[in-house]
Amino acid sequence: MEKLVGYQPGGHHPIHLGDELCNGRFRVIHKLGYGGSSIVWLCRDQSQSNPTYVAVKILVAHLQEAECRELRVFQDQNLHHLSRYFCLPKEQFTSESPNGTHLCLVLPVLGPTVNHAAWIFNEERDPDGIMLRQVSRSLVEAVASLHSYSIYLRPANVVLELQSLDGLEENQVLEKLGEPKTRSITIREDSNPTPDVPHAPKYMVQQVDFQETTDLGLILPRAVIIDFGQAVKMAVEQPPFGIPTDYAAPEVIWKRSGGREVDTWSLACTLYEVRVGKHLFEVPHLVVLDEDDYEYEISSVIGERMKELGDGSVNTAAAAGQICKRAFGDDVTAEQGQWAEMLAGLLRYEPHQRPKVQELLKNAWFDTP
Ligand SMILES: Nc1ncnc2c1ncn2[C@@H]1O[C@H](COP(=O)(O)OP(=O)(O)OP(=O)(O)O)[C@@H](O)[C@H]1O
Repeated sequence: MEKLVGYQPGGHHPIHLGDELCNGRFRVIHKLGYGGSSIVWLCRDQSQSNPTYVAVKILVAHLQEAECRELRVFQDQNLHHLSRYFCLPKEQFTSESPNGTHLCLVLPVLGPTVNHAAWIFNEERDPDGIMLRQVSRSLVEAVASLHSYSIYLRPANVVLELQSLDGLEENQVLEKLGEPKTRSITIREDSNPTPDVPHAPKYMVQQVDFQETTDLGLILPRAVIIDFGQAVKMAVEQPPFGIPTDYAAPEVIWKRSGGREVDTWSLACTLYEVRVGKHLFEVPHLVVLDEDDYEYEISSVIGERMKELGDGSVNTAAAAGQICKRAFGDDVTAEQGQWAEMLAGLLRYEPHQRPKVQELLKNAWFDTP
């Protein structure tokens, strides 16, 4: 659950199940997730006579429209024809709470984060790995299409598509997703602000746990990128380097710089996560990052930078072997080796040695039956 401390002036909007937003149009029925700057709620759109559901992302009050990157990048670009790959706001409105005025984005309802793909499309459901390959391909296509519009993305936050819930009665939706579980919060009598002006809700709601869904068929093998926190238009904006360390390319950590090749590195990390359900790199990171820890972690997979070959590359066969070991242990199939080699080809110290994302779609692994 989100941290309670986030409920204070400028912070999260206190919300309870059954609350109505946007002049009664949206009624909250479950929670879908939360991030550092928002909470995402599953809502019924009461303006439609047929049961219709949307995700409403309610931003913290201190974030104003001008700072909302997903709105800026995509309004400028008019890229709505790419919505199959990206979670784009359909509408927006504002909502008042004791914590301020909150920008709310109305989004399509999506499924679990991509690190769940490996157990959802497990060997029993997907013996030939076709669905995992479909998820991976859609992720590569998404990044490639953004690059063709000169937008950097840093793919770190990706979810799986969900079959539409529209048409289902609310009880059927909750049967499939699980009833919301809540945890009550006690506001002390002597609290400041007083309990009469609560900055926190009376209870917090646990987000949908897709591991408990009764209908795995709801979750589709297609990746949708939801995190535009790092999306920037090339040549117009300086790239922000708030990318999570586990997905950050060496030039981001060591030089605080980087171009589109930074996405290629992040993409390799996310493709690993799709298949294995875990981060490829797990760099210890408490308050401040120790660059030695970063170097140790990446070199334990892709080899030391000092051991680069004459042309500046590293030994990708050895790197592929290490990726396989992390992912599957010692017993590895030819197909797994091919997949690891593809990833190793993306994880190069030198940005110019990473292939273009568009080229990656030609990799034979995507065609493996
Ligand atoms: N359209 C959606 N449908 C279903 N779940 C969603 C949707 N959008 C976001 N989520 C869920 O909510 C979580 C938080 O969303 P998101 O990452 O967009 O929030 P954020 O506040 O912008 O994150 P941060 O600022 O920490 O990067 C996601 O990890 C995902 O689980």
